[in-house]
Amino acid sequence: MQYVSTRGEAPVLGFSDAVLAGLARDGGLYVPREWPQFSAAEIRAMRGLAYPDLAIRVLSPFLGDEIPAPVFERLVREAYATFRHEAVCPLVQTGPNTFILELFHGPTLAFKDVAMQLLARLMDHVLAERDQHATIVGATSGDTGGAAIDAFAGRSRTDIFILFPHGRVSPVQQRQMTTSTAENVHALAIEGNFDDCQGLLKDMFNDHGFRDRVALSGVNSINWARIMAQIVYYFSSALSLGAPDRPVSFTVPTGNFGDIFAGYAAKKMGLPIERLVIATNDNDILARTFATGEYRTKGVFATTSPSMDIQVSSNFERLLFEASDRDAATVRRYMDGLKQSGAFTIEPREIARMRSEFDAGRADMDEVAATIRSTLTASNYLLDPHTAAAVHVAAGRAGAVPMVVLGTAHPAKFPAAVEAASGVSPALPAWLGGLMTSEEKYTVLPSDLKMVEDYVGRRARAAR
Ligand SMILES: Cc1ncc(COP(=O)(O)O)c(C=O)c1O
Ligand SMILES: N[C@@H](CCOP(=O)(O)O)C(=O)O
Repeated sequence: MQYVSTRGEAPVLGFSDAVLAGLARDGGLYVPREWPQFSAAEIRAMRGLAYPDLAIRVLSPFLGDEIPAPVFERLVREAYATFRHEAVCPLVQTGPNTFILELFHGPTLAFKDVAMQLLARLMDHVLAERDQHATIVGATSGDTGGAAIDAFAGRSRTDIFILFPHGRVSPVQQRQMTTSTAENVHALAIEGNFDDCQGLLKDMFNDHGFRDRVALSGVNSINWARIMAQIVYYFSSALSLGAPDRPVSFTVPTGNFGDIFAGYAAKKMGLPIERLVIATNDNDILARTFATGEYRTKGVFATTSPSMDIQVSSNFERLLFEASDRDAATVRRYMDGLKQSGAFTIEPREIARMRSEFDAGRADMDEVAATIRSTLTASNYLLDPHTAAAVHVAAGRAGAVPMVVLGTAHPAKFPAAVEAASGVSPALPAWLGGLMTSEEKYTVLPSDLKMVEDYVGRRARAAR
């Protein structure tokens, strides 16, 4: 399998190089040259597989022959052995034809663990094979950072630097990033919002001198392997509900558009998905884009679902590439517009195509709180605020086709918002007991490319 950049001006890469590259050298995002296909019979034959076996079946076509099958199988099994639920991503029924896909049984209680635990092992394997080291820089609105630190802590071939928006993540999220004692972990509180952190990250990738000097690598969903690993749970949940003989719809709490793009990829691979519903919080750029056809950024608003407080939704670029029949020149034009004026208008044919696959809706903070309350009363189920935004948007959309809402975080990551909404204070699982009392270690930096590059460059062991 080969990987091409959405901007068409970066080298075409094999799987291992695409994993190490993160962002393409032309600023674009890698996607597979073609979508692997599964027939209905092949999907039917996946029924009953344990999650790791399903992951091996669904993901192997993306690897080509670069990672030997027995090695990949071992890495997958090790990755999902870190989860504390036998089903890895269990499906829970909350209404007549509505379900929550619980993606938060990994080490940091968020869906990011599903991909990050595998990505860390894949990267480690590729670096060891090549006898190389890498510097990982990641940007987080709260969950990616903790998941990445957990997955990479103590690994000898990588140093990891996580940029998080100072004062804008939940206390649990912050401590998952700042209490690691591993020497290769560096938590950086940036004076800005998530978009500033992600902007710095992309600028570091586009500074080729710096990028090459520190052997820069990325673990945000700009990295194809993150999206790839997330495809599996669309298959696992749809199979439990009767796929390929029964279609399923999904509603996804959306920020950087990675999780829902994995659903789009699953559909392209043959999974019968009826609708993919984008759920945003008050930062509703994607809902507005689907309504108007214009992608226009405005200031980021701090909400009770902080991980979705995003305006520049990275992976939307992958959808623009698809909707334009993979026309990289069109994607470059859109991205130039975004850089120059913070906006671009999507061609009518392309937005029509997107609307044929996706719906979009928003939930404001009052609606999120009301949904946490009403779901607890009606279904005795305690939602986190991100999942609650999606449950609100999904309401009324389930009909004959089952509606699966992606449960992206455990409520105990956001106890203040959950308690204010429901009166119930969700406790952290016992195995995370020491988190809130451990000593924190992090550095505060301004949102300044040079200062962040200096900081990383002086500490990265891969720096030449
Ligand atoms: C809990 C939670 N829900 C939803 C999202 C949004 O997912 P994505 O950025 O893949 O759209 C995030 C952050 O990415 C998150 O941490
Ligand atoms: N919500 C995310 C933002 C970064 O998303 P990613 O999927 O691109 O890593 C977070 O929690 O950090």
